[in-house]
Amino acid sequence: MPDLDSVVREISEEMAARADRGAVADYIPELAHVDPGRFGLAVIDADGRLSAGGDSETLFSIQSISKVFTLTLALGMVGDRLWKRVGREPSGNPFNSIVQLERERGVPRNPFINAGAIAVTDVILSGHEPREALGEILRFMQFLAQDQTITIDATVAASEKRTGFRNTALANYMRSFGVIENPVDYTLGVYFHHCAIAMTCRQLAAAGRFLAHNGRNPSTGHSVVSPERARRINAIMLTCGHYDGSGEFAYRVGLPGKSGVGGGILAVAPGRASIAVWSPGLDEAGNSHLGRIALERLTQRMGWSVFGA
Ligand SMILES: NC(=O)CC[C@H](N)C(=O)O
Repeated sequence: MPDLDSVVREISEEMAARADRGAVADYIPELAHVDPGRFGLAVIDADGRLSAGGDSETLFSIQSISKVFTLTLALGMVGDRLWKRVGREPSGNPFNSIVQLERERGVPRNPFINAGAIAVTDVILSGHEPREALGEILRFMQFLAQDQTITIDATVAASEKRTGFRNTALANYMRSFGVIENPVDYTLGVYFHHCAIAMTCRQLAAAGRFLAHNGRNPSTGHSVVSPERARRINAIMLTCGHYDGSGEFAYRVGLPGKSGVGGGILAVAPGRASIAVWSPGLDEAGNSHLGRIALERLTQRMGWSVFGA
């Protein structure tokens, strides 16, 4: 088996030098300032060893990657009742699409498109003040990454709130069907803020370790979810984690993964490693362009695709 440190170093060098970098998301004005030349990669293996390259210690906006963690929290709160409020099928549509909601009576296709994640956030919010719900989500991230320094970038959250017209439309539309139960402003406030959590590749790879090891962090011994639940979250990441680019991601990378418009991707190699990559330039589906290519190289060289060598 090739040496992981060398593979990570070589990939990071190749990615830093590439000219094709995709386009930085600009519908959230604050994200438009991020330098598209950045690239970071962090891999934490089953023994807790870190292999990292490039800008793996730079904070970036995790955006939709937070949806993996809000899904985990919501399942912990209401269990399988969650599936009355959100489906688990790929949508085949862009992440911010509204088209299916009318036909499907306001129930979003899956927890990783915006509508689905807003519905999941609404479940977490029920019975709490927005501030408490947000604190719960942030503390969960800090606990998973074993790092109290993780915070929310309030400027990014405010920037998205100012321009979040589509998300506001999605939330109001779902509210009209009773799929959203709390005041739309509250639910969206919590949603925009959890999307604005800032993390490094190293912190994110650490937070994802439970998904790679049957629901348990093998270093701390903390059991986060049952093995079945970890397997199912991974299944949804594989089928829905990259929106209408999910098929292509499975074809090329072959791992459960979740992307965010900040340019990050969290990927899970079951039994082997938790991986976080960041490159801010996106492809047409809104997924990190070089992030995907880097993961494709990594899984090919390490033989880590869940579909075989
Ligand atoms: N794909 C994403 O990362 C989208 C998240 C972003 N906060 C939004 O709601 O538009």
